[in-house]
Amino acid sequence: MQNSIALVVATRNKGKTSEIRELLKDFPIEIKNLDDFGPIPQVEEDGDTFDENAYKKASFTARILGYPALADDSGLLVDALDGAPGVYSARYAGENATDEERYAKILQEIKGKTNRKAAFECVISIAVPTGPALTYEARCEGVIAEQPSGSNGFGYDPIFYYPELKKTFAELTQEEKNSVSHRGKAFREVQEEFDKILIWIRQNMPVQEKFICSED
Ligand SMILES: O=c1nc[nH]c2c1ncn2[C@H]1C[C@H](O)[C@@H](COP(=O)(O)OP(=O)(O)OP(=O)(O)O)O1
Ligand SMILES: [Mg+2]
Repeated sequence: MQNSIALVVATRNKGKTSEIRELLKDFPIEIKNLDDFGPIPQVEEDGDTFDENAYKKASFTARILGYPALADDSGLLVDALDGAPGVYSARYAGENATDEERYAKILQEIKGKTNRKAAFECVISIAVPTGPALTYEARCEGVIAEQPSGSNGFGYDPIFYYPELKKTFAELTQEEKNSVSHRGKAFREVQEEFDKILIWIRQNMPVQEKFICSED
């Protein structure tokens, strides 16, 4: 391959990885997963916002591996729960809970409430090892279903009902979900800027990488 740089997708979530790989399929440099490397310490996602956590994951990974890295921090915000679980979405029923336990907790907590509006939010951070980063974000509105339905996707998808398509996210194919989801929307902007992002990465990579890249 002519380019020796690659972009590492810095997530340990298999569902996200699959969606992101599809959304990045036309990105003009090699895409690597964390699995392509040896064991890497886990970053603590202790920021107060999706922005902070996305940047922490992307910049930490970039620094440790010496490659540009892309991270996604996302979560579910339920109106009747004052925006919870929000940035705590991944830990909402305890560190080792399953997806089922997490969404069961939400269904339990909003039982009887008339306002079932909710939204998914997603922040994407693309960072280089020296620290600078680009940020993209998006939101997708829906309602919390009365009961879980569907087996596609991951996380809270079985309880996130998307009125426009009259289905939960777990009843959509990955392609359908990507066409409307918070992650899909954020990546639409990334896609529009593929060329710009590539130039930015090249300009911001440490000197020896830049040197290796310019083979002409
Ligand atoms: O499209 C989605 N469909 C369903 N659930 C979703 C979605 N997007 C985020 N979510 C939930 C999953 C997790 O409970 C939390 C994200 O937490 P977040 O820290 O960003 O991801 P994670 O810990 O699963 O993987 P990682 O940090 O390695 O990327 O929100
Ligand atoms: Mg996480």
